[in-house]
Amino acid sequence: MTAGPGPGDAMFDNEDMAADLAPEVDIPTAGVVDVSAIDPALADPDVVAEVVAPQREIDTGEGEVLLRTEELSVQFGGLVALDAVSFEIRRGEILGLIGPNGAGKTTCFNALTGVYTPSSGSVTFDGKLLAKTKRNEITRLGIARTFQNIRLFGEMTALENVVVGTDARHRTSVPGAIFRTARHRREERDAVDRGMALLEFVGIAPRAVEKARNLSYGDQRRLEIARALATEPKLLCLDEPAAGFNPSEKAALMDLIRKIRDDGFTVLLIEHDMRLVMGVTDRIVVLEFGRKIADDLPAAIRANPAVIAAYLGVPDDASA
Ligand SMILES: Nc1ncnc2c1ncn2[C@@H]1O[C@H](COP(=O)(O)OP(=O)(O)OP(=O)(O)O)[C@@H](O)[C@H]1O
Repeated sequence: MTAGPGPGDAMFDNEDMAADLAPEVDIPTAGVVDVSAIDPALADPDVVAEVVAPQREIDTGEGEVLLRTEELSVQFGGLVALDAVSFEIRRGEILGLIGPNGAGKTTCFNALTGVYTPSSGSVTFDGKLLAKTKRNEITRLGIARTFQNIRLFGEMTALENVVVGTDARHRTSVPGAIFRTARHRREERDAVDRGMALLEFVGIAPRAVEKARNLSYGDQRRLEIARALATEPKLLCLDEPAAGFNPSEKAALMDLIRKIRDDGFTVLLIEHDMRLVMGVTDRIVVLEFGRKIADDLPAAIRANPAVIAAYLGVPDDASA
């Protein structure tokens, strides 16, 4: 849906966010994370990139199909918001998902991330069929996302927001956390180090101990990306990350998205800004009225008459 977010529109929807994360995780409040022992090696960008790079095993090989939708449909009452859409995301690519307002992009994201249950069709991710998989389970399986409207824990610091994301990958048991076993303490320390590395990676490390709600709009967007990366996603879904950005912020965001891909992540990007989409994606899928109308390289998409017609509102036959 069109949200048109801009500076000051940040939404701090803790309950909803918590639903996306491991429910048993005890979410720390501002000031709980000790930042006194931050590794000075994180000043080195190569070290940062290495710490941030996903460590988890992925069954899908580089360049192979990581996610596949087959005839995926989502219906709201009589409205078919997504109509038998099939596409693939290959491991290591940046795939753009574009289309005019109301085309079904966010609905598609929501179907991939378990927010909506598809009315028909299937999603296969890293070799597994995601049938009625719950949101937090999908996060654990390796799909992370950001939202059109920023969702952060506003009262927590930037670092804590990221550490919460890292917690989703923790392996210690609840008793382990209560009795602060050596393993738990080590995981906690690793989470803080990794959290700092992520903040450095997205360019907001100096804001680490500020409450999320006090960060600038652009920094909140970067923090959302850092938190999504903290779960070590196999697939990172960005929903209009440049909304409300000025041209120089957009250029910096393009650099960040490329850096994320170069660090070993796969990215699915919904974005309205054509310059950004054309400049950063490897391939683009275009939706119109819930249907896929094109799936091609950026240069071919730019010249595709059906895509041009969809954006300009010209009937297909008139543009031929
Ligand atoms: N929860 C919902 N209930 C009913 N209709 C919905 C719901 N979510 C989306 N829709 C409808 O589904 C269609 C697709 O909406 P969607 O938000 O997926 O489009 P979009 O391509 O993301 O648009 P935008 O670029 O404006 O964000 C629209 O007609 C929208 O009104």
